[in-house]
Amino acid sequence: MASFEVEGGRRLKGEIIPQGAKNEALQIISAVLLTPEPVTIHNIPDILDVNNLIDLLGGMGVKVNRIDRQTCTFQADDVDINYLRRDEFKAKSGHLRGSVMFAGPMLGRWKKAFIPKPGGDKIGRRRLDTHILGFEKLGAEFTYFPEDGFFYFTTEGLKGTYLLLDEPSVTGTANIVMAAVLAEGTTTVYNAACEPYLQQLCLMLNNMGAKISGVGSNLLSIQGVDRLYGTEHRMLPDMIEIGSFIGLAAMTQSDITIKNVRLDQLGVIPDRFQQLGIQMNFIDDDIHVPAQDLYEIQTYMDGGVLTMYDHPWPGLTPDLLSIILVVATQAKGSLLVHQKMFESRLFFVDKLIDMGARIILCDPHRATVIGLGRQYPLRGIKMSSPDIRAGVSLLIAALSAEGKSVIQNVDQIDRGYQNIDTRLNALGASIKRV
Ligand SMILES: CC(=O)N[C@H]1[C@@H](OP(=O)(O)OP(=O)(O)OC[C@H]2O[C@@H](n3ccc(=O)[nH]c3=O)[C@H](O)[C@@H]2O)O[C@H](CO)[C@@H](O)[C@@H]1O
Ligand SMILES: C=C(OP(=O)(O)O)C(=O)O
Repeated sequence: MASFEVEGGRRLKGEIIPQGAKNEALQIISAVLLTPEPVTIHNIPDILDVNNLIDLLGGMGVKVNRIDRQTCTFQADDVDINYLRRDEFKAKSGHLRGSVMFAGPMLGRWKKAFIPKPGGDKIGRRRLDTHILGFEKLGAEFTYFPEDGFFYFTTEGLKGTYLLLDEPSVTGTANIVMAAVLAEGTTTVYNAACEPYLQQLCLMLNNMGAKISGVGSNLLSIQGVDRLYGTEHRMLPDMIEIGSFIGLAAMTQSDITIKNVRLDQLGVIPDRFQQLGIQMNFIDDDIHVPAQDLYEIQTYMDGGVLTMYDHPWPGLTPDLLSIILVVATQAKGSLLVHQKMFESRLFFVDKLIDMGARIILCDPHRATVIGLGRQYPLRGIKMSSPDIRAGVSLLIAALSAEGKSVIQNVDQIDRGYQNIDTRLNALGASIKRV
């Protein structure tokens, strides 16, 4: 497996364009199964998870015409759904989380579906209850095969109903919406996830002929239709990549302009980085982060230590907490990071501690960072990337550190970040893929 050799301590300068959004892509590309007509998607990120999902569709017989690395036309007019029972599918789908979202479209269109044991980041328990309970209420029955963690669903026909989700699961909401668009009658989904990527999914489905209202809220109403049609769709820029670049710029004292960020879709993300003391200039739709010697973490109004925690949208996404944590190590001031959703996402701090960061891991969900305002720069070490976001956080740490670092297992980073080494080297970083 590849590694990155990183020479730290360089200041970066220039412009960078964020890739299309990974987590939107996984929803949107699954939705092409809902119609036999062609669907063209633009701004697809060229990353492992998305390429694996596209390969799985190809394996099912979906016609995949990759016009260029960012644009693809899919046509699901001759699909071999039994491919999903084969060992090849089970093995390949285990590499990513997104493959769970084939189930909703399959149930809607073919009345049967499979959920293999999903992959994705090993960041704690990732239950599928919301998906399964939702399908059940829509009229599906399921069998579970414990030997390979495989769920098999069948239905005589989905029927619209009222669903109060047990939690606003992102992929769970997407799956339920994709099943309900072809169900008979009206489905109401309350406590739905409502992040921009789900809004984009609903927008695309409506453009295909679906009737979804309430988009952007946690109360969706879906009037089932008989069939969906082809469409074209453009993916949003990846908000987690944008946040990663803001953090990278601050941490390495770099002057970076992040282009075309769709500021209107970033929610609280810019505010959270500003609370870390990072200056940003918003110019049209770009974010300019000027080189800053020092950034100082704000306190609460009463002087209390700031806490950053994840929360379903419009709260802060858990996917940015690792990056926020690493950026706080070089700030002046203290921060409590509270990762509420996942219980194994903070363990990577032991590597930051080895690099010289002052962090107290209070428990699996909470870490206190004591930022000493660059008094003690981090030092380069050898480490391994445990998950996508921790991997990028370690890369940011290595880029700011004195000396050389080696990051092993960079497949984890490649799952979510497109050619990150080449793109950062173009700004002046020194990252060698070995
Ligand atoms: C492919 C994809 O889109 N992956 C994203 C998606 O994963 P995914 O859709 O798998 O995540 P879910 O939204 O289902 O929730 C993730 C975990 O958080 C817990 N949970 C969820 C909601 C809640 O209000 N409270 C709570 O504790 C769940 O029990 C679950 O264990 O959403 C996660 C949460 O934003 C992100 O980290 C993942 O990057
Ligand atoms: C946790 C993540 O991804 P996945 O759900 O695909 O594992 C992520 O994108 O940070």
